[in-house]
Amino acid sequence: MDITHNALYEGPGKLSGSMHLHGGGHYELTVKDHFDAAHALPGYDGPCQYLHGHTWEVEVVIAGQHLDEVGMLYDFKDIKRDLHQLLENFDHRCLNDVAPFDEINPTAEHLARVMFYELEKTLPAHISLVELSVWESPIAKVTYRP
Ligand SMILES: Nc1nc2c(c(=O)[nH]1)N=C([C@H](O)[C@H](O)COP(=O)(O)OP(=O)(O)OP(=O)(O)O)CN2
Repeated sequence: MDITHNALYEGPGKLSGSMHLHGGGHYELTVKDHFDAAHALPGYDGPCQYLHGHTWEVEVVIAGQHLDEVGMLYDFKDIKRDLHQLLENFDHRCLNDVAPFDEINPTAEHLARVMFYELEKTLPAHISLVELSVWESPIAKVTYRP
């Protein structure tokens, strides 16, 4: 990028303009956590119908437009805490025993959607939850986005 062609550039050390304060865009923050849990997928034609375990990685993207007086959209510390508290409900459990997965199969898809709406409840009104991804293994993930 050639910043000398940027309308904001007024010479060395002289970047200026309201875009530096507002910009008009939005910010996305991403955090990740994990939990260990077993599950079985009744009805699945393969070994996953039997009880087995995964280290599940969960990645969330939140977004918003307005920064606080410190210059943050939302403190990483807060979204990490909220995600961690959510995942504690599932950690070292058999997912098939944890509601609502006692009634629906604990596939990565169902997990991603259920977790999305649970996490969304913890966010303030000016922050939106964009997507939540569940990695069942380092090479397989599902992303839920409303
Ligand atoms: N779309 C989905 N596909 C599968 C899900 C799922 O939740 N959503 N789940 C499974 C099973 O949980 C299975 O444990 C994972 O299967 P797989 O990806 O095949 O993982 P493996 O480690 O057993 O695979 P390798 O063959 O060792 O690579 C299946 N599919």
